[in-house]
Formats: sequence, C-alpha cells, structure tokens
Amino acid sequence: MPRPGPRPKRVNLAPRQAEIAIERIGGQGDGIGHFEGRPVYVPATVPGDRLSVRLAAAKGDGLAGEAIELLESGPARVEPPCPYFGRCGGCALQQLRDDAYAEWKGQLLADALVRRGLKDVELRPLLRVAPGLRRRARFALGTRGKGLALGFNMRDSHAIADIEHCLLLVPALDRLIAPLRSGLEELLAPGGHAALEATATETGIDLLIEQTGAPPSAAIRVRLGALAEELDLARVSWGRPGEAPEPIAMRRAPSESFGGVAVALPPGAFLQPSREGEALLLAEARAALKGAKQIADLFAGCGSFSLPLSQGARIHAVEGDKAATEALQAAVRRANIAHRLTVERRDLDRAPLQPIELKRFDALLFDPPRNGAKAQAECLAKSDLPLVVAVSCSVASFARDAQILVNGGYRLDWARPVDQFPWSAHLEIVARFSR
Ligand SMILES: C[S@@+](CC[C@H](N)C(=O)[O-])C[C@H]1O[C@@H](n2cnc3c(N)ncnc32)[C@H](O)[C@@H]1O
Repeated sequence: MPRPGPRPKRVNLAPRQAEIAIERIGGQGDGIGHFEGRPVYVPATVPGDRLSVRLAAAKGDGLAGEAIELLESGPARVEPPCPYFGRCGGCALQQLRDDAYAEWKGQLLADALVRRGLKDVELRPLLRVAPGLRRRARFALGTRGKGLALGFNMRDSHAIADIEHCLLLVPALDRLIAPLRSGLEELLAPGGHAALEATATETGIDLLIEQTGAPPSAAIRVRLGALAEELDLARVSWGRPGEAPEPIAMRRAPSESFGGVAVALPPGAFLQPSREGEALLLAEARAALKGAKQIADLFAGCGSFSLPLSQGARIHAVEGDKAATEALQAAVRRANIAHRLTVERRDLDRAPLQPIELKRFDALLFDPPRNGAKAQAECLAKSDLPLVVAVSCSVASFARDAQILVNGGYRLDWARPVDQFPWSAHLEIVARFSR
C-alpha cells in the first residue's frame, strides 16, 4: 500500500477580513504581506501599505487578498495615471512611484537568475520603453446589455473592463477603441465574445477578429468592409483561434520594414510590442553579435532581427509559423537578398538545431515565445558554438534556459533587462553567452 504523503496544510477558505502590512512586491506584481504565517497577495499595493483585506481564496502557497480599505500608504504610493487602473487587468503597477517600479523590475531578472543558481552575473541597467508606444493590442469584445463591452479582461477574470482609452497604446490604436465598439455591434449574438488583435503597421491598422463558431454571414462581411472604409483600416480579417485567418476587407497590404526591407505581414503576425522596444533589442543583439559572420536567428518571426542583421552577416532564419516564414521568404525574394538571408520553417521544440548543424555558424540568436527554448538550449549545451545571444520575454524561462547553457559550459557574460511592458510584471531580456 502506498504510504500517505505529508498532509497538505488546511486553508480555511471562509471569507474573512484581516489587517495586512505589505512588505514587498512579488514577481507577478502583487504586494505581499503575511497572515498567520502565510503569504497574502494583494494587488495594486506598495511596500509600507497597511490595509484592511478580505481573504477569499487560496493562491499559490498563500492567500489572495482583496483590499477593502487603505489604512496607511507606503512611501512609494502614487496616484495611478489611468482611471481604469484596478478594474482593468492590463496593468498591475501604476500605484508605484516610477523609481521604485524601475528598481523592482530590474530585480525580477536578478531574482530569477539567483533562483537558478546563477549568481555574480553582470546585470546591465534597465532600458525602458515609455507608455503610449505600444503598436499591438489584443482587446476582448463581449456583449453587455444592448451594446458591447470592449477593453481588456479584468484581473484573474474573463469579465471585460470596458474602456475608452489606454495610456499604453499608440494614438492610432487608442483612437480606435470607441469606434470599434460601436462599429462591431452586429458581429456578436447575445452572450457572444471575440478577441480583436489590432496592429498599427506602417500602412495602417491591421485588424484580426478571432471568434469560435461559424464564420461571419454575408451581411456581416459587408458591414466589416464598410467599417474598414469608415475607420480607414488597412485590412480586416476573421479567424478561429489557432486557424489560418481569412482576409475580409483589404484596402492596403499591412506592411512593416525591418532593416529597410518591407515585409507584407500576415494577419495576426507577431511583432515586438513597440518599434522603440524592437530597436532597443536589436541594438543590444547587434552589439552582442559583433564580429559574427554566420548567424542562426531562431524563432525569427517575420524577420525583425534577421533582416537588419543580414546587412553585416549571413543569416539563417528559422521560424515555426507557416505564414510568418512565407512572409519573410517573399520579402527576401523581392529584395533579392537570398545570398545573405536564408529562411527555414521548422518546429524548434520538436526539432531543435543539432550540434552538428550548429557547426556552420559562429553565433546564434534566439528569441522564443514565453515558454522559452528548452529543447534548443539542450542542443546548444552539447555543441561547441562559441557565441549565443538570447532574447526573451519571460524571466522564468530565460533563467531556466540560461542554467541549461551554463551547465553545458557557457559563460553568461551579461544580461540586460528591457522594460517593453510598462506597468506590468512582464520583462524582456537580452543576454550574451560565450564559450
Ligand atoms: C517572441 S516571437 C519573436 C519573433 C521575432 N524574433 C521578432 O522579434 O519579431 C517568437 C516567435 O517564435 C515562433 N515560434 C513559436 N513556437 C515555435 C517553435 N516551436 N518553433 C519555431 N518557432 C516558434 C513564433 O511564431 C514567433 O514568431
């Protein structure tokens, strides 16, 4: 008979109230205090706050707390600049004074590395992207009464915080919120919902509507075409999540230039959240790759790094998404630069580049999605490639992959935090590994 394991600690989930003093801000952006020895996570708080808190549910190793009353403010508390802060789940940290916020953000990277046993790493100062520069947004759209709600999901919820403006967005996207809400009324049946992926490209707004269920009727297609005219949208597409979207109205081909080469973007294409963030990441990567002549660019997307880097080196771009790979291929053909940039479609989780394949490169850049590049890092660890530059949007998966590389004999030369996601707990990282 299996031996019973240690009994889990019982948590009394009956809602109750407690006075909590916030000690620090955790990795998800919540303030952390303690109640009967257990951590309590209270959103939108700062160290030094004293609050009356409702303890309602278990959260991780502790309890989720909901502030009822602020009894005393911590020294770094400021008035949040956005009127929706607290209700809208898009931002977590507008209540924190800017210098304290920047310090906390840089520390996220240091803490993640230490948790993986990576100490004494050169951590370069935080680079920042200001609010108001985000060129991509994924809005939630749902029915509310007789009309629609459009905005971002509330914290830990599928309910939509209806908004008129967002301080994070470029003006072209911010201006779109109200007219999209009134212009899309016929799209949803009562109780229906959709996601709207809007991207401000060089040729105008690219709008992708994602919905489950039947494709739009002929009447709705006509309405979407008219909306594209009214709002001067470059393209409107429709698709089911995970399936190839279908363009419904195309007025101009959405396009973005990387290193002077225009790429015709597929609907819902990945782009770095802001042009400014992309430029910072590219500058860091370029400096880290200096001198390399044969570079593999993995998780290459539509070529935001491959194309500019190909001005000074031969690049092999590898990407898993069919539409992104084809868009980059087409741009390479049009620009006549196949001699300096080759493109391969490949699933790098299932089929990472093997040590033998890595022999033809003198450096590699990888920029995986949030779950990181574990399989590729394991292959790199067994290779003799001298230089690896990592770009990552998750401190946790970055630290894990860094540990794999270091255990495989790489030195982590430096890591740079880049705040592409102001007021959130997300952080971008660029780092250089060598052997
Ligand atoms: C964070 S984006 C980076 C894209 C590009 N480097 C850029 O800056 O625009 C990650 C990219 O990895 C691709 N991707 C995700 N999973 C993948 C996999 N298993 N194999 C190859 N590519 C993958 C995505 O399609 C996406 O283009």
